[in-house]
Amino acid sequence: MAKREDYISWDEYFMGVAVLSSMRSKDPHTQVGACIVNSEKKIVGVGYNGFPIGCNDDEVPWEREGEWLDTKYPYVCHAELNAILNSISSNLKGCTLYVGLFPCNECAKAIIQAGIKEVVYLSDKYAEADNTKASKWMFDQTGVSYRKLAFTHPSITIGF
Ligand SMILES: Nc1nc(=O)n([C@H]2C[C@H](O)[C@@H](COP(=O)(O)O)O2)cc1CO
Ligand SMILES: [Zn+2]
Repeated sequence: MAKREDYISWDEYFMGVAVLSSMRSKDPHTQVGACIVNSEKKIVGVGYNGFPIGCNDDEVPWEREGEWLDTKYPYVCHAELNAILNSISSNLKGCTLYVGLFPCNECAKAIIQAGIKEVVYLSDKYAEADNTKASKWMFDQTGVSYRKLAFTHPSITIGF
């Protein structure tokens, strides 16, 4: 019997883990997941966007607009940073980060300093934002490559 042919690719698998992680996010507007993979194709960290451990996510604001302190932005920890901080390895040199949304400038700094060498993303919906432009400038300067996910399976269904 021949082997199955419609199995998902490594890229689809790791992005699938990132997307599944995003389903843990409480953010009502944008859910982001991230998955860090080492050169042996082993997952070494996952994360999603949420408030820091100990902050009650029933009390914190999920607003996008208004006084800065009354919005989610000062408090929310991005998926990429959580994946780095949650990592089972302190050495992320040469790793690839899969993420649903192109990293912001703050996460880009953490990605670079951690030694991550490649970013694979799904959406670049904030491409025109200055913080995304700053990320790309830093990635270009430091040799971190980035590419949009190429896939042959447009959806993966998980059933229980
Ligand atoms: N790369 C990213 N990773 C993330 O985890 N986020 C998070 C921060 C917020 O919780 C949410 C963006 O909220 P909004 O501005 O689309 O309502 O996604 C945002 C970006 C975009 O730079
Ligand atoms: Zn970020």
